[in-house]
Amino acid sequence: MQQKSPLLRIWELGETEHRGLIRAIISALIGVLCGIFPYIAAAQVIIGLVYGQRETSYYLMWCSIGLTGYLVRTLLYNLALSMSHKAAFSILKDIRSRVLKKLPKLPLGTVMDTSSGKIKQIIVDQVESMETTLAHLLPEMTSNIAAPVCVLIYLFVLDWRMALLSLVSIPVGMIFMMAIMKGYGKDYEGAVRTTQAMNETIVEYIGGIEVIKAFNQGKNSYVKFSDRVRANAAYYYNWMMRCQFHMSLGYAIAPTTLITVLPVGWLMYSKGSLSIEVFLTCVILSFSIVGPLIAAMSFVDNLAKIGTTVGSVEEILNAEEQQHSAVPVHLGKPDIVLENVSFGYHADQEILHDISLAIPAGTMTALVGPSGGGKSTIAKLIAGFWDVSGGRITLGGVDEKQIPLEQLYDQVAFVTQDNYLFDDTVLENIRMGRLSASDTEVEAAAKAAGCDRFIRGLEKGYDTRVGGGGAHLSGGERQRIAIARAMLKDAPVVILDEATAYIDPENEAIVQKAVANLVQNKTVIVIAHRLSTITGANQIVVVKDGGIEAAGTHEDLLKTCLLYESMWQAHIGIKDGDAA
Ligand SMILES: Nc1ncnc2c1ncn2[C@@H]1O[C@H](COP(=O)(O)OP(=O)(O)OP(=O)(O)O)[C@@H](O)[C@H]1O
Repeated sequence: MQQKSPLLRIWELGETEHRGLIRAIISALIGVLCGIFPYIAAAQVIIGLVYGQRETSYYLMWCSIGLTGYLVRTLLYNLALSMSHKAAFSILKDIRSRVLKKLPKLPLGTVMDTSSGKIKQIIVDQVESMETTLAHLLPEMTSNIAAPVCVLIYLFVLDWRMALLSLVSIPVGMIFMMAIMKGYGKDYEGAVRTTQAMNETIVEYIGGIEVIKAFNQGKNSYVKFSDRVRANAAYYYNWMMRCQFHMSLGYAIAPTTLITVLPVGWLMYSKGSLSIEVFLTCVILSFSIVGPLIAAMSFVDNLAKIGTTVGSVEEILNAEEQQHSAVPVHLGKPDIVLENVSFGYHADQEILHDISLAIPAGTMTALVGPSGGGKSTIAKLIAGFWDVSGGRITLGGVDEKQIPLEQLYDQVAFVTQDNYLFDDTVLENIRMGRLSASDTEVEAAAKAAGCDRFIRGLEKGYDTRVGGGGAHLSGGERQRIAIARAMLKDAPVVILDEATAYIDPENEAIVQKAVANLVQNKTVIVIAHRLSTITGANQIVVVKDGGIEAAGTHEDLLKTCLLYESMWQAHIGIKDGDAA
């Protein structure tokens, strides 16, 4: 299929503001046409002087026409710019919100595989660069091309030889300018890549500042960042140097219409084949061709950039979403069944192989097994973060793919060891569990999660800001806030992935009580390495190498599963070791 032109693609992206943009283009077009009048007026004044015209009214009339043309052109030009800017900013807002709305609909893997530096560059920088294209390129470039075309038609009407003469220098200049365009798309892609690489390093540098300090890697990490900054600067410098030669020649040659129009026109006039009126009018009008054309040329690089910019945005907007029905469904009691489920994060590497498992509603199932076996992957598939590659998962008797993602997310509360907290107050971070919850409900959830006391001890209590990622709180405090958030959500299915990892012994009893409150009457899936916490589970599933090794109660597995038995012995050993 033939790729649509970038200009058409950006036009389609801005569908909400087509009217505004069309009005801006029309206004700019009329403005540029009015801009021709001062040139015609100047020609008429000079002709009047040549012919010894003595009527003041003649000069007044042409001066007024020229001035009015100039004023109307300025007015319309500014009007067009204000309309196109308004439309452009509205389109940028629209594109950004479409990209942000799209991200949660993508499989988590697609988002995680794209660095946050790259996503930021697309949403912030690349989308911002569309502003120039939308606000300036569309109205200004179209009108700056239309105006010289109109002048040329007029020149052809006056004298076709003079019209051709006024064109000679333009194609020569254009050839040099067009040479810049050769490979421009690739060059710009390279520029975007080096900028993204630089962004990625700075985001990584800031995100990993703790590790950098802890392992004294400040110098090394800084070197990586400064290398990329240098590479970025060098790339742009070399690119601009390559363009400079052609650009200078193009700008120098294109406006030299007089080199041909003046001597050859004079020759024709002296030989009597050209009248003085036409000669003078052509000389003056030839000035009005190059200005707009050069202005239009200044947008040529924008035109080349759009392909890459629109491509990056479309890559996100067109990325394959999780395939879920859009129509809410009726769900039965929250039984979860995995039927011959297989899954891989990447097409070429299967992680889970043909897993079948039933998790009855209202029971607790623990997933245990060696690291990397696939426990978290099973939990995330149940929560709907990814779609299975083969087989199916049902919740409440319905295939999860038939459940709209928003409805599915409502059914599951997922508490992991690194629950993200937003740079907002404690109150709002807990309220994320249910946005409609009142302050009293938030506080009740915090009490049930055993974190009310420590929150009240914070400088501003519930109104304390937690910092980016919850940086102002301890790991245990973040964990308890995450439990409170899950409590407020009150979803029928609760998944705890190493949920008690950060809790210190002192608070363990409080948190265990909180977890017990959270999971009451729910379908619970727990991933825990500390086997003593899950001995009472209705079902323990031993996951190894992407398959299920065994399933049963603690007592059953001790008798029937060697792997579980050895894990249990190792766990008891550690506990005894701890005690000693
Ligand atoms: N986002 C991802 N992209 C690619 N591979 C992944 C991703 N997440 C996990 N894996 C791989 O999938 C396999 C199973 O990982 P998973 O986290 O499910 O294991 P786990 O049993 O929960 O391990 P642990 O107990 O150490 O948390 C591992 O080989 C892991 O490297």
